[in-house]
Amino acid sequence: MASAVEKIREIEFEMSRTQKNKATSGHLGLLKAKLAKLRREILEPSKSSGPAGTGFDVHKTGDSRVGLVGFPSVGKSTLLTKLTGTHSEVAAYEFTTLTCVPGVIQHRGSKIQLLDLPGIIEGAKDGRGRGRQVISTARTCDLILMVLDVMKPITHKRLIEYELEGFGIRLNKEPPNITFKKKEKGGINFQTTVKDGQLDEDTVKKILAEYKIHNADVFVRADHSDEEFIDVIEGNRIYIPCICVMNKIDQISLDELELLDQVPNFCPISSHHSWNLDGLLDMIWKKLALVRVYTKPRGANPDYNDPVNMQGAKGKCTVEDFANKIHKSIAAEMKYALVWGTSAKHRPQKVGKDHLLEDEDVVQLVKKT
Ligand SMILES: Nc1nc2c(ncn2[C@@H]2O[C@H](COP(=O)(O)OP(=O)(O)OP(=O)(O)O)[C@@H](O)[C@H]2O)c(=O)[nH]1
Ligand SMILES: [K+]
Ligand SMILES: [Mg+2]
Repeated sequence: MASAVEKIREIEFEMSRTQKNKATSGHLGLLKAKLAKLRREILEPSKSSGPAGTGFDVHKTGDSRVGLVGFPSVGKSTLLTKLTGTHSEVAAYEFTTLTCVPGVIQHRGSKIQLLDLPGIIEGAKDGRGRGRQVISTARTCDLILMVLDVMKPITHKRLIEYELEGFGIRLNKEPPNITFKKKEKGGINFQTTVKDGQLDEDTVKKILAEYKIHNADVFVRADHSDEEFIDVIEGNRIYIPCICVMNKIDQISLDELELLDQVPNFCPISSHHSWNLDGLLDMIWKKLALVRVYTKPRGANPDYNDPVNMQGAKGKCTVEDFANKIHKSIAAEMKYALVWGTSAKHRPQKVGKDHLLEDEDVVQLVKKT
């Protein structure tokens, strides 16, 4: 019997021969659903191949975790050493780094854990090299730095994305605005707010049939693709921000550099010469959207040296998140909070636990008596 990898190749071949139009969109959707199921089969642990999908055994420390992902010898270890001072072996040959090496970036009162990882190769997600371990670790990161060598073809960016996508990672994307609910009966109820969008009732039904789902509510609120719908059904997708770090710019011309600098989410640097590392740190900071909150005890000044750092969902942190970060029991004991800073309308503003905090707010929690 053909292995999952062989079946994937066959389906990919069939897709490449199928013209993309309204008449084939249902069939293409079904093929993509088959692909997603096969990929899951590969990733799920099986007795013969040992546990799949486990990353390197490195503890999470600090306020957030950033991972260095890229092909071999693009300069990941050089960058780790420059940004954190932690030594990681650098050499001109490929696969110098064979394990995960953690370092810490101290920036604006926050501790950011940076992970150096072995280089990945094409086919990594299907188990080549240390690929699966690397990508499983990437799944645990709050931000991915995709390191690329500017002298290599830019198509490498797409190749890496493809490897990460195969492991359920979605870069610089929001979760699809689709509600999907399985039911006991009543058939498929398809609704959409989009006129002439990519997803029509026929495609949705074909995809669901491939999953043997015959009763469900599907509500599509934006122009999403069949692949995004499959992501919602599969459910285990992870949405991670990403910066494309274009390394070794000491080898290109100024004109080329100016072009690179204009691409969104690109950050040109030279690890070896420490060029634009401050620019990279700024981008890391923005992408992580960390929220630092200073605690103010009653009748005393806030402690500006020791902020509570929060990595909310896309920088969204509530007073409740803040209380929980100090101690599990505090949120329940809280009556209200006083907030100073950009999120407050008055100085201070009296707020409840759902109030959204912003970076550098000062908070005093007032307990129930
Ligand atoms: N010209 C140039 N060379 C660089 C730069 N950064 C790193 N290198 C060189 O690129 C080679 C590979 O660097 P490493 O840091 O070992 O790369 P890596 O991505 O960690 O490699 P693996 O661990 O093997 O995957 C070394 O010879 C470095 O000196 C740079 O900014 N410019
Ligand atoms: K190397
Ligand atoms: Mg290395």
